[in-house]
Amino acid sequence: MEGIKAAVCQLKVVEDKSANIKKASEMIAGAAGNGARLVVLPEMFNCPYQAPLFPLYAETFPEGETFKMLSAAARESKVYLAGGSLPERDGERVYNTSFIFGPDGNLLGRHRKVHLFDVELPGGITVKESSTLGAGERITVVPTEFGPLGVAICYDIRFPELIRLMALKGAKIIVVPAAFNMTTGPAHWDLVFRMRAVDNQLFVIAASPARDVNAGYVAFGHSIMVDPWGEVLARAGHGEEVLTGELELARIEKIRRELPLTAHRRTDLYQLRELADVPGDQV
Ligand SMILES: O=C(O)CCC(=O)C(=O)O
Repeated sequence: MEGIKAAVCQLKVVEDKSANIKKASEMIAGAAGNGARLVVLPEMFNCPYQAPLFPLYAETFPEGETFKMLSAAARESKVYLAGGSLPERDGERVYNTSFIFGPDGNLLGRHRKVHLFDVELPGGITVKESSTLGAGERITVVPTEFGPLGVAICYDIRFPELIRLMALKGAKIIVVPAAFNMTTGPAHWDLVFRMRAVDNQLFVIAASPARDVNAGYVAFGHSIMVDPWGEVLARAGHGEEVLTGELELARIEKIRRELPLTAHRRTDLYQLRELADVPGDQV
């Protein structure tokens, strides 16, 4: 397996949905122009991160303008595109969903955020995603030419079992559209993404929106790419930027050979298993 160039489009999300879509499209083209073959967008990149707004910005697949842009951008730029996340309407329900497209513009899979972020944090940050969102029911790993790609959304990364199950399904790279805040970002952002990479000996790419101190929810920024040894390959600042990094995929096998964590698990003492699939939220 060769190395691949990956990019994160750390865009500043504004209230104007069309402006967000346009900006994302421009940044994807710019990333591809720089040689990226995998491009990742942030959580809720077309909608300010505020639970009451999600139903107002929600789109139904495949008619929505955001899906159309994502598919066209992947096709025109010939990239694998982890299209961040956006509010997706399915009947009465709205989900925080990531759509993943291949270089031909076809949908490879979608991940509906499994762990909803309902918290009251120090610093006065209160979020209740479940007030407007439903939870996904699936573990998402999609095929790509450089190996299986796991998809988690933000708070999902805090649940090591989910990421381990993706690794056991063969994931080589985990992409995480995310939007930590100014309380949990400084405390945990680098730590959790590095730790999931170390636990599972794979690459982790986390994509944040740029920080906007005037927004109702202030995103931390600092999109990050981590290698299977836990080293930070690339880390953005907090402003708008395209972050790029080279993923040397051969490092996965080398590190797993030298430090065989999977083989050393005591599955006679403990076991992790995926429960039966609940139909409904895959492609
Ligand atoms: O886990 C965190 O600290 C932040 C999670 C979050 O903002 C989200 O899930 O949208």
